[in-house]
Amino acid sequence: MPGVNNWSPIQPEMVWTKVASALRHELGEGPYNSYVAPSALRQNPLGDPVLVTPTLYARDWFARNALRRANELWAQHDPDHRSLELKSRAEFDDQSKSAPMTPVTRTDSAENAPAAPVVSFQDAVARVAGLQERLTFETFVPGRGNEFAYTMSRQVATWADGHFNPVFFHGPYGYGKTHLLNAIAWEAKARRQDAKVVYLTAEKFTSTFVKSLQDRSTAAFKDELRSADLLLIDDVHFIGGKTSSQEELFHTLTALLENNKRVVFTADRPPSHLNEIEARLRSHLSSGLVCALDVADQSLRMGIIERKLDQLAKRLGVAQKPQHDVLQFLADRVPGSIRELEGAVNTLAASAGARLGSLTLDEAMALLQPNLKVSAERRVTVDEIQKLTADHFALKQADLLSERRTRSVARPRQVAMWLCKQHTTRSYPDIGRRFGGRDHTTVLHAVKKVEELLQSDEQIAKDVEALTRKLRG
Ligand SMILES: Nc1ncnc2c1ncn2[C@@H]1O[C@H](COP(=O)(O)OP(=O)(O)OP(=O)(O)O)[C@@H](O)[C@H]1O
Repeated sequence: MPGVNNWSPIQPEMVWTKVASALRHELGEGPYNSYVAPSALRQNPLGDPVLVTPTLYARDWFARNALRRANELWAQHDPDHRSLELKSRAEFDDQSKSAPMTPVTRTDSAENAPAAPVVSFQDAVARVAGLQERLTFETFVPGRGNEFAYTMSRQVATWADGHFNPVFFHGPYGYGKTHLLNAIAWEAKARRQDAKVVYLTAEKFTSTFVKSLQDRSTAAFKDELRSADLLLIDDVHFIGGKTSSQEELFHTLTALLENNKRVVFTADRPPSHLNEIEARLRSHLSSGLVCALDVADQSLRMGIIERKLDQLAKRLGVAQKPQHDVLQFLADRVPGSIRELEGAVNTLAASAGARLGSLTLDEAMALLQPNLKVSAERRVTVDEIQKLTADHFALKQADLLSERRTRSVARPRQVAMWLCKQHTTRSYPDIGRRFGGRDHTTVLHAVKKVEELLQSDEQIAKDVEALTRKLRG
């Protein structure tokens, strides 16, 4: 067991060097030099690593923008599974007074603010890796189309006995499947802190499994999933056609079911329609409860708009709600799923600002033109972009999701991310998740890089043009 001055053979500094170098690459030089480089790695009384930032401000910035990713990277490189704590220098020094430790060498006199609670992976950001904080039951609006799925989700999250297992949610894209899966994970974890809750997308499952085959670390991969008390796998349709990943998922699922552990899936179709999934796995997927989410009706759309406006009011300080005819227009006329609806509400609030409450219907319609147009165009999916881009560069789709960093793979991956930002309504975190569970900063970096290259690199400009033409059909 590690204690003070008794760190295990893999030194945390070595792990940190790898984590920091990846962060430098993903965050870019500016943010890295401002917030990461001036921080130092120390240890707490238990011998666990602590990242000490010079100021409270830097600590908060890191917690918001890099901690989740640092956590993922740390887990990849640290065989001892230690977790990384985050503290400002003042907090760390306070702790040192009660338990002597190696002092932090850098000094910074600018910090006068009172010490805030310690931010650690365990209690501040994501107790379960990969979860989005805003996707909880509190922010989910139940209504026609999702009522049954919502009730079932709440039940799963209570850990009640005698429940259907596995639970399989399916429905069209953008109608809350990921939201419900996240909400289950948060609630289940809150109710049973000791339980192991694992959430991952099927892309992440596949890419991590393939990597574990390459690294000869499949045993660790199997252990990680089979020791879960609750396993949640998002977008399982993605595993279609991937034979070895399906085989692995089948064994994971049967092992968990035999041990009475809970499993929840989502997909865009019911198991019976997942033609590219092997019959044996399909049959296990449908052996518990199969539950459909449907498109939202007008009153649910209205409920979601109201909820979204309440959130924006708190965040942007926009006090007045739009007039009734504007709300009605949003609910009735914005085409597409809840994702597009949220996008339209955001556009309206951001562009109208304090005038939101006094907008006329005509003004609102004019502001919403881009949303109405984009959604009306042919819908392009991330999956389609990945396949097309991989094809164009003579790669496999799995290469784009893999960890490979050679330029021949990294560049096409960046191009694919850029195309996703242009042609879908997916957010940066969403795109990142669909590229093997990468962080939003990686996507941001890719988008910026491709923008630059479009000005300077003729070949990339040609590739992007050709891909765009193909995407538009
Ligand atoms: N009932 C709801 N209440 C509040 N927000 C919702 C609801 N349904 C969907 N949303 C929001 O709509 C957006 C899209 O939902 P989500 O990502 O869960 O869709 P999905 O069904 O998983 O789609 P995909 O299959 O494309 O991943 C999210 O921002 C989510 O918070």
